[in-house]
This record gives sequence, structure tokens and C-alpha cells, in this order.
Amino acid sequence: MTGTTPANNDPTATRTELPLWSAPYARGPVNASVTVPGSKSLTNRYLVLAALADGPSRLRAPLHSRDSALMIQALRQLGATVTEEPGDGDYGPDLLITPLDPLATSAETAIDCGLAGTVMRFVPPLAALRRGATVFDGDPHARNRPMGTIIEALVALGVPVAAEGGRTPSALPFTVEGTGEVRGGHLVIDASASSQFVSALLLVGARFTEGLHLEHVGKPVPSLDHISMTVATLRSVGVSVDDSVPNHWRVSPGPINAFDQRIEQDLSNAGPFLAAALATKGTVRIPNWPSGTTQVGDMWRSILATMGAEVSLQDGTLTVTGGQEIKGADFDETSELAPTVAALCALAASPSRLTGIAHLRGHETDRLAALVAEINRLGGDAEETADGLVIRPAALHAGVVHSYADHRMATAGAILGLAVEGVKVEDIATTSKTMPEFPDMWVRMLESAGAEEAGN
Ligand SMILES: O=C(O)C1=C[C@@H](OP(=O)(O)O)[C@@H](O)[C@H](O)C1
Ligand SMILES: C=C(OP(=O)(O)O)C(=O)O
Repeated sequence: MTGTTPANNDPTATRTELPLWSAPYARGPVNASVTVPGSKSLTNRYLVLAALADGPSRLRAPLHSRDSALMIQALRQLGATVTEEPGDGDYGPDLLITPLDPLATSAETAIDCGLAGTVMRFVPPLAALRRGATVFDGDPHARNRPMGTIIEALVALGVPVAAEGGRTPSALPFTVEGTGEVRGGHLVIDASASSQFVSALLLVGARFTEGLHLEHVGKPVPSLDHISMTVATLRSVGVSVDDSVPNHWRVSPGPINAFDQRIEQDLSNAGPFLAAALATKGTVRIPNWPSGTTQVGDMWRSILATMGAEVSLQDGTLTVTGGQEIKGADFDETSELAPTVAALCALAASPSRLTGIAHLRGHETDRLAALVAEINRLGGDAEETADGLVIRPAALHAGVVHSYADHRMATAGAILGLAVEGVKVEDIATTSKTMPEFPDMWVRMLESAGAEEAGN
């Protein structure tokens, strides 16, 4: 089910005709309970660790989406076994993983990274630990995503990485010549373009002969919560990580324990549903909200309260009720939550400023340019700054929201459509990157709000 996504995320390219989805317009307040599928970030981290563990592992309630399918396929190609068994969750089977054998030599294999940052950043260091050549490529736009740091890191670790013609690449596609062993030690990188460079190296560091002392030098690393998640995930499988000094991470060499792990639901993907409470002045409840988590999506509790919602977490259920109006506000470092926050800001009664998100230009699309273009196409007033966005109140009108093969642009369009009649979202199926169920879940949530039925 890896599928393909079209190349419409390059704003300068000729656009391909894609289906338009009539976003449901809410005629009244939504009142719904929503259970969200498993976390992409946790699923793909635990999949990598399972492939390197000292025995078979089980993931309970994992995500099943394009990004997790691409990761599973990549691990299978590198020699791990991944099978499914019925699970007890709402969203598909559990996964059983038998680790790969690093010493087994296998034929050259070509891995499709799709548009998944976790696959294109996390898998090349894993390929370095196996004997043989692994070719990496992905969707057309994947070739524009920052990759230089991970390539340079592997080369510095003594792992040959080459592009066609033998030159050293700075982006996809490229070939990693794995030797089955990496010495590790002290490695200096610039991870200012993506936290995933740090996570990718930490995830495999325990399997380097000398472990890894990773040091970041450069502008600040973005999305630090995702690095905390990597560190917590590693510790949960017995890996010793010292992150007590800022910009230094020390991973001790040693085994990765096999595990049986339940995956939390994806709190970032809970965002659009919670946003619906504000956009429709209704109530949305999310059961099984974790009491402690490293997911950046836990920030919804403070973000949505700042925007005027009533937010409570009781007996594990997060309840969000929208106020009379959405309040604009200033938010720093909203990471992958930013497109959802920006959609709410475009519906707000006062101005907002989002800062600390310059690196979103290297996400699934240039998200800053895409958000400005799409909010303004509906009559909004959004402007790009050096490191974020300014969004001022404006009366929005019907129109098409382009999704640029970006799941979070598509869900941002759906949020705008709740409050603005006549919004059509291009290629809603692109939400399959992390939430293939999104269109059905959205329509189900809106049954409580007298919404028009969605359709093409
Ligand atoms: O490690 C991860 O799972 C992620 C890290 C972040 O990447 P960046 O640091 O590139 O923002 C985040 O935006 C992405 O959605 C998932
Ligand atoms: C940036 C994102 O994804 P990726 O893991 O592909 O970087 C995202 O999901 O918002």
C-alpha cells in the first residue's frame, strides 16, 4: 500500500489535475469522540529498533499508513521479517518483527522512501550496518528534502555513499555501501535543517562498535521534542543515552532489547479533529490521551487554550470546547503542528505570529510558501517571515486548497472548509501518508454537526 504521490508540491511546476474533495461545511457545532491511529514517529522508531534488536519484537496498535508501509518494506529489503497478527485496537493488526542479520551479505536492493522523512533519514544508517549496496530514492519532491547532513555523517563514519557517476551526493538518490560494521565514536554534524538527522544516528548508535558521541554545531536544532522521543524510545529498550549536555548525545555500545510495545495514538494527527471544536464552537473528545508523552502533539492542550478553547484532561480523555471566537496568538516552534495551527489562525479574530519554523521549508513541501498561498487564495491575509508566518484576520471565501502532496496541507484545508462554505481540497487521499482513514473519520465526526456530505 505504499502508493505514489503526485509532484504538485513544487509550486513552480506545471500542475497535474487531481481530484477535488468538497470539504464538509459545519452547519452547527461538532460534538464527537474521536480515536486517532497510532503515532507515525513512534511506530517508525520502534520498527527501526526492532530490526536491530536481540530477538523478535511486537508493536501493538501501530500506525498503518504510507509512511509505516514504506518503513516496513525497507526493513524487509534489508533482511528483517515483518508479519501481521490481529490486534485489539481500532486501526488494524499488530506487527511482529524478526531482526535483520547484519553479517548476512545480500544483493543490491533499491529502497523507496516515498516522501517519508523518517524513512529517508533513519534507514541509510541502518543500511550501513549491513553488508551490501542499498540504493535510496523517493517521490519527486523527496529529492528536494535536506539529506546532506546524513550523507556527510555516514561518509565521516567511513561508510561510502555515492551518487550516479561516483560523485558524493547532497540529496536523494544515492547508494550506501554497507560494510556490516561501523566503528562510531565522536561525530560532529549540523542538524539545523532537521531533528531527524540526530534521531537517525542515535537510533543505530548502540550498534556501532564504539557507540556514538554525536555533537551538533550550527544554528539550533529544530523539533527538539522529537529528539526527546528518540532518547526515551532508546531507553525503553535498554540503550544507555546521555543527553545531559545540550547539543551532545552519547549512546553506549550494547544490545537493543527485544520488546513488546503499545504505540500511543498520534497526537499531532489528533490536531485537526481538536481544531474542529474551535472552528465550529463545538466539543471534541479524544480518549486514551497519554498522561505522559514525548509527542509534540501534547502541546495542543496549551495551544488550543491560548486560542480561546476550554481544555480539560480527565480520566485519560482530552476534551476541547471552542469559545465564541478563535483568538489569534504568537506561537514559537510548533514543528509539525504548524499547518494545523496556521489554519486556525486564518479563522481567528485577531492576528497571529508563528516563529521558529524556518525549517518547514524542507518538509513535504515548502510549508511556509504553501500555507501563505492557500490561505490567501481563499481571501486570507497571510505573510511569510524569515522564520515563520504572520496571519491576520480576513473574511474567507469559497475556493480550492491545493495540498502539494502534503498530508498536513490537506487537513489544514479541511479545517478551513468547516467554517467557510464551498472549500474544495485537492487530493485529500494524500492524507494516507500518516492517516489513510482521515476523510472517513472527518465525515463521521461531522455527522454531529449537520455537515453537508463530502465528495468529489
Ligand atoms: O523524527 C520524527 O519523527 C519527526 C521529526 C520532525 O522532523 P523535523 O525536525 O525535520 O521537523 C517532524 O517534523 C516530523 O514530522 C517527524
Ligand atoms: C514533516 C513531517 O513528516 P516527515 O516525517 O516526512 O518529515 C510531518 O509529518 O509533518
